[in-house]
This record gives sequence, structure tokens and C-alpha cells, in this order.
Amino acid sequence: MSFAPEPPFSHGAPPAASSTTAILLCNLGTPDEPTAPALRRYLAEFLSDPRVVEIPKPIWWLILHGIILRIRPKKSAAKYASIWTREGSPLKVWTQKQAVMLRGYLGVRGHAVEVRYAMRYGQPSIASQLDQLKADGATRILILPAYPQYSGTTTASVFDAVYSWAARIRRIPELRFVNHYHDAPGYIEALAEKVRTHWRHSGQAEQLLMSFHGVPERTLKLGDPYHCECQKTARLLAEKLGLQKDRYKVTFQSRFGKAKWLQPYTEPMLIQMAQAGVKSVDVVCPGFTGDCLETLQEIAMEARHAFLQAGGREFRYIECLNDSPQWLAALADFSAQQLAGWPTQAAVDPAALAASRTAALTLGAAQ
Ligand SMILES: C=CC1=C(C)c2cc3[nH]c(cc4nc(cc5[nH]c(cc1n2)c(C)c5CCC(=O)O)C(CCC(=O)O)=C4C)c(C)c3C=C
Ligand SMILES: [Fe+2]
Ligand SMILES: [Fe+2]
Repeated sequence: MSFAPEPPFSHGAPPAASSTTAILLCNLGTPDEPTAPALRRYLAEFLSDPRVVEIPKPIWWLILHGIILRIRPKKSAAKYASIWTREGSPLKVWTQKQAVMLRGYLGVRGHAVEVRYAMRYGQPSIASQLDQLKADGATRILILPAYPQYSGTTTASVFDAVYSWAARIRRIPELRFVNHYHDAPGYIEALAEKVRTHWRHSGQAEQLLMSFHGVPERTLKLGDPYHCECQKTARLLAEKLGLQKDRYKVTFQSRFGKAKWLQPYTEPMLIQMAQAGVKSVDVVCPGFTGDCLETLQEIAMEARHAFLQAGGREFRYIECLNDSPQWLAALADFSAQQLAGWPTQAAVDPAALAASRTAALTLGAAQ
């Protein structure tokens, strides 16, 4: 084992002038392009993570390499192709934009904090961004997962990647980790504002369906708080919107494999609702902070089709938080709280601050 060398150090020297505080916004990751070879690389990395699939390695290896990586890449590539934009994968586009905007929103609140983004799987990797931040003088880093609800399959996996990076670093920056923000008032309010805006434009459907990404049911029995955190987010959102219990439903999507996942499942629920006579439904995905394959393709395309086929008339998909000003403001306030006690003025570069203000103002209202 060898640790990365550090820059020369002289006794008594003042701290490096470039010593900074930084935030690393970490999201799941996405393939480089919507092709089968790119999907194979992405899925191989993602599905080899023991946090994601908890099947003993020798058995899972056979299934993954013998079956899944032979079939799924082509199918998934076609799905990605249907949502790909000129700027690339929506998940990456939104995450990148959120990082730029968060820096601007923190800037106008007086915090000169560097904000970068990283992907747990694919590029830019968490290790490469931490290397870069350290090279750029970051001495304090807040790890901010893009997941409001804690799950061992996502949040803990981001932390694993940070710990693995740190394990090869001689002089580790100060690190802080955000576990979750499923009940943060700003997050709930930003979600509620998305729904209200949608209602103002399109009217209110008979039912609001809140669809969260699923996880295997056994993780709940093993103590993962994800299910409870989703339920709490849903309850708080419903309360904010003044919705009675009979006007909304909470479901779980994106089931993978044959095991039981958290229930009720999104698509069967939509079919059941349509068959029971529900004609219109609003669908929101509160667990996803940016639109991605799971929302734009699985919900806005596949689930819509299933609902309409089963007799529903109106399926209205409500976009994710994306670049919502309320969301970025909430994230800035929340991040500022997490940075408490850390200097955030150490390297105020007026030109960079002005540039981030302009970026925030261009991308959305910076208040
Ligand atoms: C195999 C098990 C999976 C678990 C457990 C899982 C949990 C989980 N995932 C997200 C968020 C996202 N997942 C996305 C895509 C995606 N998820 C899985 C599998 C599991 N997810 C796969 C195989 C894929 C890839 C697409 C496919 O082939 O079906 C995405 C979208 C990524 C994108 O590029 O747009 C997100 C986001 C959460 C929040 C979660 C547990 C709480
Ligand atoms: Fe997933
Ligand atoms: Fe629960």
C-alpha cells in the first residue's frame, strides 16, 4: 500500500492561501452514451456493487455476466436513446446544472464555496473529483448525496466510494457527510411548489401518485430506513398540499429481478386505479431530485401507456425538482447549515463569485 504524495511542506508556513471549503454533489451515474457497449460498462460497474445487489458474489457473478450483461445493455440502451438530449443524459445534465447553481445560490448568501459534482458509477467518478478538489486546495469537503432518502443501496454506496478514496490519501481533507434530507422543510416546500405549479397550469387530477424508486423488501427487514423515509416525505408533502389520505397514493417503481421489492408497485397500482374508474392522475417522483431514465422513460412513457391502456384518460407527469429556484434555495440553505463552523470565506475570489452569481441568475432566480 502506498499513499499519494503531498506537496512540499515547510514548518511554520501559513496555511495555503488556496485552502477552501467545497461541496461534492454525488449522484448515481449514467452511461456515457445510449449504446449497448456503454450500457454494458455502466451496468457492470453498478451491478457489481455489493451495496446494490446483496447476493453472494460467486452466484451473482454467474447471473450478472452469464445472463444480465448479455441481455440488458441492448434493451436499456434503447430506453436511454428515447430520453437522451443534445447535452447528454438528463441525469448528468441536471446534476451538473444543480452544482453550478448551488455555488451561485451559496455565493449570494455570502458563502464562497466550491461546488463540484460526481457520479457513483461512470464519469466523473467520486475519486477523480475528490483528487481534483484536493489538488485545487480543498481542505474541507461536504459530501452531499443527491438522494433525499437514505438507502444502503445509494447513500451508503456513495460513502463507500469516499472512504475508499480516503484510504489511499496521506493528508485527508476534513470530511462531512449528509445522510438524508427526506423531511427538510425546504425540500418538502420545493416539492409542494412543483405540484402546485402543475395544478395551476393543468388543473388537479383525481389522484396524486407519489412514486419512489424501489429496493428489495428484505432491506427494510434488515433495518434500512429507506421505506420509512419515503413514507415520511410523502406524508409531509400531502400535508403541505392539504391532501386527505383518499386523494393520494405512495408506490415504488423500477423493480429489478424476481425478488419481492417494496410495495405497492407503481405500474400495477396505476392499472388497478384505471380499472377501478380513476380517469385522471398526477404523478410525481419525490425521491428523484433530477429527471432521469426512471422518471422520463419508466414513468412519463411506460407507466403512462399502462394507465391509458387500462382505461385511464389523463396521465400528467410532474417533472422533478431539477433547476427549481425553491429547490436550489433550499439546498443552499441546507448546505450552509451543514457547513456550520467551517470557514466559507477563506478564498473569496471576487471574479469567481461574480461569475457564479451571473450563472445562478442566468439559470434561475437567485433568491
Ligand atoms: C439492481 C438493483 C437496484 C437497486 C437496489 C436500485 C436502487 C436505487 N436506484 C435509484 C436511483 C436510480 N436508479 C437508476 C437506474 C437504474 N437502477 C437500477 C437498479 C437498481 N437500483 C438499474 C439496473 C438502473 C439502470 C437502468 C436500467 O438498466 O434499468 C437511475 C437512473 C440513471 C440514469 O442514468 O438516468 C436512478 C436515478 C435509487 C434512488 C435507489 C434506491 C433507493
Ligand atoms: Fe436504480
Ligand atoms: Fe416503513
